[in-house]
Amino acid sequence: MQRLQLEDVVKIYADKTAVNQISLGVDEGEIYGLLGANGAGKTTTMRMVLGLIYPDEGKIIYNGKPYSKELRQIMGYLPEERGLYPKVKVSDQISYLAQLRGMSAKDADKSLRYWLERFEVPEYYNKKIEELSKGNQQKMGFIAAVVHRPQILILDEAFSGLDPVNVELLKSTVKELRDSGTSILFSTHRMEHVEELCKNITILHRSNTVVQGSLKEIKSRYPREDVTLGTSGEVNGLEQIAGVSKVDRLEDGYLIRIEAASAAQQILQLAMAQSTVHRFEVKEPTLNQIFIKAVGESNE
Ligand SMILES: Nc1ncnc2c1ncn2[C@@H]1O[C@H](COP(=O)(O)OP(=O)(O)OP(=O)(O)O)[C@@H](O)[C@H]1O
Repeated sequence: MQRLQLEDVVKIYADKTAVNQISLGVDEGEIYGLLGANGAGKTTTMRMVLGLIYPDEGKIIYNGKPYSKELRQIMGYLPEERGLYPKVKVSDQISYLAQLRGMSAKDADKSLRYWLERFEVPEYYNKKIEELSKGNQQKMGFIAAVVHRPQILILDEAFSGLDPVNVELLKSTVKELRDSGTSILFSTHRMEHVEELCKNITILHRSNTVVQGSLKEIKSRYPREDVTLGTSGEVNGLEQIAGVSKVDRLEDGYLIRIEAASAAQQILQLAMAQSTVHRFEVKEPTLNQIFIKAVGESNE
């Protein structure tokens, strides 16, 4: 049984279909990537999972059961637009939110102190949100989402606005939560984060699912189009090989775009005949390339 399942979920605003028949499932201890261009329907999907808005069609199932108010206690949410009160102290605010989700005052305080230590900012306990920098406010938002140890965690652009050190800190925290069994629905525009964290993904475009599956399987569906060739000297005639569409000279070799898989072997043979080859790789497509292709193709 999956921890979270969406079955043909639809949301319509007046005459606008914001989400059109999305289906997906998230296991215990899994980070699921929900991707899409601006306005694709990610936030609407997340808000439906949280029970903040209701689907017009389809089903959302949590541990095998439909939505009920008690689920608020097992869900955590870091919204894209954040949402902590600027004038309220970190301790008052996060402890209150944790108690709303079923924790005792004592456990809420203990958990908050743990997370502030974990993020190396115990001194923020008595600070008001408005006194913190934007990135640090975001860390407090993250703590507010996880303070009650939710089973299902919804992260909308969790790493935006953070410096590289804090991105690493939050990323390692997200991995730890996954490893301790949390199911995470994760939305971002940063494809390298998805490559690092997510096993399965859905790419939405204009409310519809355009790509779905495991990252590994999706990558195998798309052709390998980039060849990197490291050589000790010049290689002539690469452009003339059938199936080669672009050749870029690099410091120590070439980056070659191919349209036919057969071109790769011919590139290697030509290079070996003219020079010493110290690197040859037919690269699998990046998620960035797949995203641009999928969204571009469905635009057409
Ligand atoms: N309350 C609303 N009333 C009317 N339309 C809405 C409402 N909320 C969202 N929409 C529309 O639904 C579509 C999906 O919006 P949504 O916020 O889910 O996109 P998103 O994928 O999260 O985008 P972004 O990456 O920009 O955050 C958009 O066309 C948006 O204009």
